[in-house]
Amino acid sequence: MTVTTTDPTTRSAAGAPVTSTPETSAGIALQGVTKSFGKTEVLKGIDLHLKPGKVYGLLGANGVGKTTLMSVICNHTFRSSGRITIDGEEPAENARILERTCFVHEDQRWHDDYLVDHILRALPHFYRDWQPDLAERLLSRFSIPRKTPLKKLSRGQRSAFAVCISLASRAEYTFLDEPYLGLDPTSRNIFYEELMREVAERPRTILMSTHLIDEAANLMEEVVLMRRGRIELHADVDEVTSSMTAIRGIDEAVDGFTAPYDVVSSQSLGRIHSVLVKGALAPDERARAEALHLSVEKPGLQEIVAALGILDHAVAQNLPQNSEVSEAGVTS
Ligand SMILES: Nc1ncnc2c1ncn2[C@@H]1O[C@H](COP(=O)(O)OP(=O)(O)OP(=O)(O)O)[C@@H](O)[C@H]1O
Repeated sequence: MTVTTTDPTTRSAAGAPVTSTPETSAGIALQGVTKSFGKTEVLKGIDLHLKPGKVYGLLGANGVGKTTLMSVICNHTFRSSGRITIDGEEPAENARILERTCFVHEDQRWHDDYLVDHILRALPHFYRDWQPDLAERLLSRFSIPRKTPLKKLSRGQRSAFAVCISLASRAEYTFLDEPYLGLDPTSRNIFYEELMREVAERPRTILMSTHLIDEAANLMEEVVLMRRGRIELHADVDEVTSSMTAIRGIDEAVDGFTAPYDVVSSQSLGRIHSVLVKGALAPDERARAEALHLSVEKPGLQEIVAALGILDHAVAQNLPQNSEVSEAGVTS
């Protein structure tokens, strides 16, 4: 884990907080970033801008490059080509920038014999605005024992500890790579609640990958959807969920009604058919659907991402791809 600071202000040479200028608060910008492992190109030319103070969900099927993307931004992995700037500066080997980032991932490495207490004592040296009271409160909420060696913590307790560090660090740029994978539902709710409280009180840029999309959707302001090493879609969450309509009902009625529409995906459970179509329905069309006893809903983010992810698997298996979907979504 790298080091971080505290808040959206910077500090003068004398150490006094100064308000960020537009030049220093430009966020994170990627242009044409690629990353190859051997002959395999995992990131295939990423252009992305993450604005200061926003919470982003980084979504996509397994293996599309989410962890790799976070790693190259944080300079944990060297990129192969392209340009990355954080607040206008190249982050590689730039302590001033890297000090303001925190990258928490599931397989966080610690010395196994360290106790939780040992790490807690070290963290204020790494995180300039480390919040000891917040750390204490989080440890207590997650019931993490302080005198236990890390190797003896359960997977969930380890995840919870990583979450505590990410929140108490107050890093201006925080990257969360599914650190909550091992958390039980109650602990995940605590994490979501604490994250919401933190960003409401002190906005910070958070890029968070997750496969528990609907659970975390309320936290996200914008969604970045990756597909096969590229950014497939980058938009407001509302914009994404408003870009499609879910129509459900008995199979023949749904098929007949949706025939003229751009169908993105369709699924059946017995005779119940659920179809995602592009765009919103006009009021008269909605009335016509209701007259046919069809339900017309705004789909959840997970439903939309799953529809796109299913196609990734279809490609992997050399099955015919629905060309509609590759055009779906709203790119920014
Ligand atoms: N160090 C490495 N050496 C070789 N290949 C790697 C390395 N790290 C990642 N990869 C490959 O890069 C691809 C993307 O991996 P990455 O972990 O970024 O995906 P992901 O989107 O985070 O997946 P998941 O949702 O399963 O966590 C995978 O095919 C993976 O095998």
